[in-house]
Amino acid sequence: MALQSLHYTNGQFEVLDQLLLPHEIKYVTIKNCEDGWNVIKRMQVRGAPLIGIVAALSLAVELRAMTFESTDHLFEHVTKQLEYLVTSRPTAVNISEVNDQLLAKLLADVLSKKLSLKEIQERVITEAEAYELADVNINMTLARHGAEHILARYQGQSVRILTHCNTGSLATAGYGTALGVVRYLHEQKRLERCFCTETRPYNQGSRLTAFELVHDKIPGTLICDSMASVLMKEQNISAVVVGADRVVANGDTANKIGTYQLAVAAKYHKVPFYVAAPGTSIDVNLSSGDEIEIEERPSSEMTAINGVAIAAPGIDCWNPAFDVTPAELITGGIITELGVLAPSQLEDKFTTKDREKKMF
Ligand SMILES: CSC[C@@H](O)[C@@H](O)C(=O)COP(=O)(O)O
Repeated sequence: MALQSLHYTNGQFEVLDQLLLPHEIKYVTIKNCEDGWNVIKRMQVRGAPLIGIVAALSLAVELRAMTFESTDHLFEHVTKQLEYLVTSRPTAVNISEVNDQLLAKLLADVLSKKLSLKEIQERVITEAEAYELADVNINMTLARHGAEHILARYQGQSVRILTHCNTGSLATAGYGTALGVVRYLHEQKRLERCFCTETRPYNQGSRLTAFELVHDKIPGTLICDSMASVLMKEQNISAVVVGADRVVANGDTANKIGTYQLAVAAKYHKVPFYVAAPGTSIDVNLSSGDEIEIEERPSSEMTAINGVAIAAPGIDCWNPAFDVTPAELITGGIITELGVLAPSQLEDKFTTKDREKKMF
């Protein structure tokens, strides 16, 4: 059975607690936006698409249990809760996307005065709920585009992919983005092996990606982050495929810390470097990567593992959770549901308006 990052049925919502993986599979119930904010902030759920979806579904489940006095009251509440959810994690654009799209639709409904308060409330809920299914469909489409693009380079051969962090079923509503490409290659029997980095300091690679690869019986090999260059030199890597937290208009891409050094090494070793990003992770409102806010995480993520100290007490730490890979290093292309794009094509393909049309 496929790994499920969340369960949402008839207004009941629970998420898989990823902090307990790979040791324990336990779901946490989400009843409102505060619960949603907490699981995102604590990284019980993580991954750019998933945190956007969890934000949307937290709002949906909360609204199902509420009654409002007026459309103004509903609008005020939704605005306040979405703003609050956006504050949970800053780098991934996905929660802001949910915020912008839901508010624009709600405002249009309120202004049109064609629907009753109850109908408007129901529409916000169903639109928030739609993110889950939309995400899986988008991932399957982008995975196919990415895999076909890579296979076209290696006519008839099986390929060996290096990936970073976790971008699979656990980072999305299902199938995955970069790991979706790997999954699709495996389904086509064209994947020889997927190498995954540990992804220090939070170990999304060793805890989550390795878990997914083993669970889904995809041939996988774990490496330490520091082994990536020699892997490219000696292990015949066909392509590096990573996910994204935010791809901006010029193609610069924020993703998990360590992505940038993989791109530098890939360029040196002439290995094509791909970013897999659904439209919900593309932010054409920012023009360059310098404008992306990078989340800094607590030093305890570096100095201890599961509460056990691994660093010299008293050492200062710097723990940026993400880095920005310049567009010029994304030599393979940006894999999206609209095809594999060059950075210069992003603005045309992903205006905010187009994104809304694609999602609903
Ligand atoms: C499809 S997930 C893409 C990215 O969100 C992923 O690579 C990543 O950087 C996740 O970071 P995380 O800190 O685990 O939320």
